[in-house]
Amino acid sequence: MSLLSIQRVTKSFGGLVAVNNVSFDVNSGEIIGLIGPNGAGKTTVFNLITGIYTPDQGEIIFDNESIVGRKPHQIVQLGIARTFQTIRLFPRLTALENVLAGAHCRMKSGVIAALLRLPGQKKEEEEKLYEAYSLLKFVGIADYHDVLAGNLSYGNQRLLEIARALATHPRLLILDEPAGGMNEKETEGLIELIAKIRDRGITVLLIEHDMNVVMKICERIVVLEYGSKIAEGTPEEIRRNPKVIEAYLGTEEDG
Ligand SMILES: Nc1ncnc2c1ncn2[C@@H]1O[C@H](COP(=O)(O)OP(=O)(O)OP(=O)(O)O)[C@@H](O)[C@H]1O
Repeated sequence: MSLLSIQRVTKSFGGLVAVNNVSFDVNSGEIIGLIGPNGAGKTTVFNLITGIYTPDQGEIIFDNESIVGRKPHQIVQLGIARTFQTIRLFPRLTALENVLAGAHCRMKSGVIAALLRLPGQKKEEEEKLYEAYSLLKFVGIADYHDVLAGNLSYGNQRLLEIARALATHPRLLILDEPAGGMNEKETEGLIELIAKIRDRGITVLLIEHDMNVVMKICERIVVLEYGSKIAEGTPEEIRRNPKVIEAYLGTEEDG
């Protein structure tokens, strides 16, 4: 069943068509990869899904509803959370506080209740604290709950970003290069974590340059080149696809 449907989406910046008439579906419960050489349009697709950009043309359907024109915070509330290619944590807040910041959008009590410290508010805060700690444990960094985010290792900052995104209770989690800057051992741990996230019933869409990660974890892969979709299929199909091989070899020769 399609959870997210990208339908003939186009986005240009000036004369540059960053995403050109791209369509693909993300099915409920799957782990799907979006790959392609540098500048292919992958991050722009993520920014279109998460409401940072609005498509010039096309439709984006989440859970049978159009999300085009919604603000990023509304899209989070609908159940789409993301991490960023360049880490965006609050470096002067602790790991736990960063996760609580993610949970905030789900809190029922309003600002007035918070100021007055009403009983309902206190209970909700305690529950959120417990949940935030559980999420740190889930991603494997509970021992660092009171360490400032800016002092965590790069790999642990990436895990913290995932915990913060999970705190918004997403149905779809979008990961932009989660293995970026991770060593081999951390990357292995990340692969296991992504599988565990899916086992919680959360659908995962990821951009990743590390082909080892993509091929190991994704059930399906969509390939972009110069803004257009050039292939879609299982890891095995993608590995053997002549267009994909050419796109990547071309980049290596250029680079
Ligand atoms: N805000 C913007 N203004 C102008 N051009 C942009 C903007 N965002 C992206 N682009 C351009 O759109 C194209 C696609 O960029 P995008 O970041 O989506 O590619 P990508 O596949 O994510 O690349 P990478 O793998 O290097 O992150 C690039 O040529 C980029 O320079």
